[in-house]
Amino acid sequence: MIEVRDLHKAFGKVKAVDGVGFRAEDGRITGLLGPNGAGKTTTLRMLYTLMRPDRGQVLVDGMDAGTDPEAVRRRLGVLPDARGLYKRLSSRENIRYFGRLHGLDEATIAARTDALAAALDMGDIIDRRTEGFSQGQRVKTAIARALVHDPRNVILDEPTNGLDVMATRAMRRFLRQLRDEGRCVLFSSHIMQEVAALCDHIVIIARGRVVAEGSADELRAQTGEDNLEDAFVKAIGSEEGLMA
Ligand SMILES: Nc1ncnc2c1ncn2[C@@H]1O[C@H](COP(=O)(O)OP(=O)(O)OP(=O)(O)O)[C@@H](O)[C@H]1O
Repeated sequence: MIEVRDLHKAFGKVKAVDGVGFRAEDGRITGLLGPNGAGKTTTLRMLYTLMRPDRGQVLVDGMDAGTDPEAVRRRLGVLPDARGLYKRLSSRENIRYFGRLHGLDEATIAARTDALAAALDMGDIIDRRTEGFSQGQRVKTAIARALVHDPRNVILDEPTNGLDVMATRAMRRFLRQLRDEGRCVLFSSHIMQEVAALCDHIVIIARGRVVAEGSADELRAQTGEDNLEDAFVKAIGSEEGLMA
């Protein structure tokens, strides 16, 4: 489980994150939805210990990211916004390299790689050098690499960015599988339809703050709108940057 309490982060005069708090439970897909510049990436970066908050607390399975970042990192699998791969290495070698960084033995790495390659349908790319990979092939490799240590909590920054319809559907299936295994899945998106299709719990963020949260039904009830799109627009206060 991931719990965020009163997170703040400013860049000079820009208050990127201005008091964000929410819980992402196990066995649930939680979506962080907000327009461009809302503070989603900055929030996620503080969650996965890439950036220190000015104020506030991040707890992962009860571990405090501020005082015990190593323990937090072990419990997290992260697909960051920058998905750099080692282009001279094959997909399998990229995954293996991360497995070794996590201190896993070779047999465990091999077994996890096979399982992830099957779940993500990577049979045709697993032993190809990643140089020249399509966006979808890169994302699959980056996700498999992020999950090699079998983390309980999975954070993905805009996981379907740049993917075609088939790849997006496959990604959604995969995230549901992670959820059904009891993991905590947290992802960000600026695309309402994406979040509506996938999430059990939606946290709407705008101008660095949480402006509404709940299931799709709860959000409709809270805003008094029948249509989810209208509910989002009402919660955010504008249509800017919301649509695909
Ligand atoms: N390293 C940085 N230096 C200066 N400003 C930053 C930095 N990172 C983020 N910001 C600013 O903080 C605000 C929030 O940015 P962030 O990337 O978290 O938004 P986002 O919700 O992820 O947006 P998008 O959907 O466009 O990726 C923006 O105004 C952005 O310009």
